[in-house]
Amino acid sequence: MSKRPHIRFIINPTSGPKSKVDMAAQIQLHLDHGKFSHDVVYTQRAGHAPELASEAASSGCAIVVAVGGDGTVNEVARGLLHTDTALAILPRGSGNGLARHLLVPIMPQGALRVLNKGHVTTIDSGSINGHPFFTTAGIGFDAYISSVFAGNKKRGLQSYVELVMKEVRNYRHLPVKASINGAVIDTDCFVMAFANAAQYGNNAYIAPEADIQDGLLDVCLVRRLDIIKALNLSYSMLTNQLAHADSAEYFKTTHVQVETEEPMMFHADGEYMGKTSAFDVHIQPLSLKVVTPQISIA
Ligand SMILES: Nc1ncnc2c1ncn2[C@@H]1O[C@H](COP(=O)(O)OP(=O)(O)OP(=O)(O)O)[C@@H](O)[C@H]1O
Repeated sequence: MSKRPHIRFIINPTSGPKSKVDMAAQIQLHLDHGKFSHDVVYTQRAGHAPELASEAASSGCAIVVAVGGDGTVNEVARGLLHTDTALAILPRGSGNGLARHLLVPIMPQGALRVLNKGHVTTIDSGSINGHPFFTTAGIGFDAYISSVFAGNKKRGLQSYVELVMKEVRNYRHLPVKASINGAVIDTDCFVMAFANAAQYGNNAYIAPEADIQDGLLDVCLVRRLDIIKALNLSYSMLTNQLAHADSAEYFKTTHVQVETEEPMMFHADGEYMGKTSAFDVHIQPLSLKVVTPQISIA
């Protein structure tokens, strides 16, 4: 490896819209080659990116760039947790939740400008039943949507919104017992979201007050949903405000345990993880180095 800090780009060729942007060409054009050496690798399958990222970290690579959506970001970040190698993002997904929270530009040229400056900070991550997440995890409706969306041939924001509108009328809350901050809450649960970052992606804010460096998870509990609450919640999410207390409750904590009467679906960073009836959700404070613009990212 040369004396210049090395950057590995991990490109998921299946991510995002089928646009004509050639990411390898963008990297060649806009990366500061005087400052960094680099290599570009492509994922061959789901689950390949953590191996490529952790191999880069072991060989002393300074920065690994996830070129993809939040699924790819999750996989690359998993391979870099608790190492000195920083994650950077070249967003290619439809939601780009972590990139948006970190104020990384969505267009390749802007994201590469941030990378060239190389400003590194450290953020928290979360884990749900041992699966790391960096943006949000959740049980209930959002996990159900991630399970249906995973099998959807159509991607993108419009298909996602159509899916949510169609399914929200059919999905029913389920009883859960949650332990948060020493209190046990027996409640119905339409959705319980665990937020490290403030948004799901696409500027849909599930936890407007989430601070990615405070060592805390922001929990958003929606007990039941009717049309009025759904409208209030959607409006709040799109305007980055807390929902009315009748629609959603918010908690800040380091650890949540949830038991459910029947198995419930869960997701990590929008990827469907399966169904189970016991959940253990933790924050891992300041566990991942990331490249960000040199501005406050709280
Ligand atoms: N070469 C590959 N072939 C098939 N799947 C892959 C490959 N590389 C990565 N994956 C899987 O693709 C999944 C989805 O990737 P990602 O989230 O980046 O794109 P996306 O689904 O298009 O974006 P968004 O979630 O924002 O819509 C990842 O979780 C990863 O497991």
